[in-house]
Amino acid sequence: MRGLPVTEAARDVILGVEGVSLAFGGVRALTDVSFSVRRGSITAVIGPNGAGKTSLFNAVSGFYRPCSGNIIFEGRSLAGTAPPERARLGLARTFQNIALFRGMTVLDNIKLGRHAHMRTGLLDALVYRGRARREELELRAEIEERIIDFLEIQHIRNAPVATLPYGLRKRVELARALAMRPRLLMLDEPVAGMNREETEDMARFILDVKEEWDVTILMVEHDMGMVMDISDHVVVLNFGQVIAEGGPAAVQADPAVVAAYLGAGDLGRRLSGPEAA
Ligand SMILES: Nc1ncnc2c1ncn2[C@@H]1O[C@H](COP(=O)(O)OP(=O)(O)OP(=O)(O)O)[C@@H](O)[C@H]1O
Repeated sequence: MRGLPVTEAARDVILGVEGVSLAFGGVRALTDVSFSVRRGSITAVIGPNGAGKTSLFNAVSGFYRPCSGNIIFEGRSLAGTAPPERARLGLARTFQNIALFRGMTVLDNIKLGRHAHMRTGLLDALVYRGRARREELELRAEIEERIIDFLEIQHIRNAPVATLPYGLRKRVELARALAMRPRLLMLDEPVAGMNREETEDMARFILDVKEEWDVTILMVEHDMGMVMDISDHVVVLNFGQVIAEGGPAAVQADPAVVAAYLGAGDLGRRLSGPEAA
């Protein structure tokens, strides 16, 4: 394990990505990617299609194993740590394509998120009534009073997920991730496919998660308006490499970033702006 030096700066960093490379056969998805996520920040990873954003998320959450490099969470290396263990350590994520149980209710989906932390597993919970029941009660109070209220989904708590409009399903996914009590929440395209109003609602929830729940956010998102509005720090990937990072204004004005996005449709226009065209 390669620990960070215990300095003020290191304590300020919740996640360190250090020289991470990842390849699929001959395709290099990530090459020597390094950046830090500051505790309490909203950090966005952006980049054109195929830049490596999803690969990076999968490496951090443990679904892909990097060929080299290190991922440090709360000062400890995550090498050899499987995704469920990462979740228990405080790393939760949502997925680009919603990964909820469509036939189950909103509440049951959220309860499954909480199972990452319960001493009794899902099967045990069915057998060991006593301990499971106490945990269930604590769980219910917490979920009902905090997460559901916070995300304004009281009215749909007993609705099967399949009956919900897309924007609400994304919100339920956020609720389930929050139920894991993460310290770092990774959001994979949280507003993809949303209309303007849904996007604004989600942006507000993400800001509130950071501020009221004291959760650090790392997100991949293509909606540049939303990224630039709410991010504290932006990391730009292109062809698997970090080509720029910094505050939203600095990154938007970076010629390497504008060049990477040229020809990338709406994204390119948002970043380069009409005057730059
Ligand atoms: N499972 C895989 N097998 C082979 N190649 C892959 C796999 N996953 C990703 N790649 C390749 O790795 C590179 C990075 O892809 P990745 O999906 O991480 O990019 P991305 O930035 O998330 O793209 P998008 O914005 O389109 O979601 C691409 O060249 C892609 O084709």
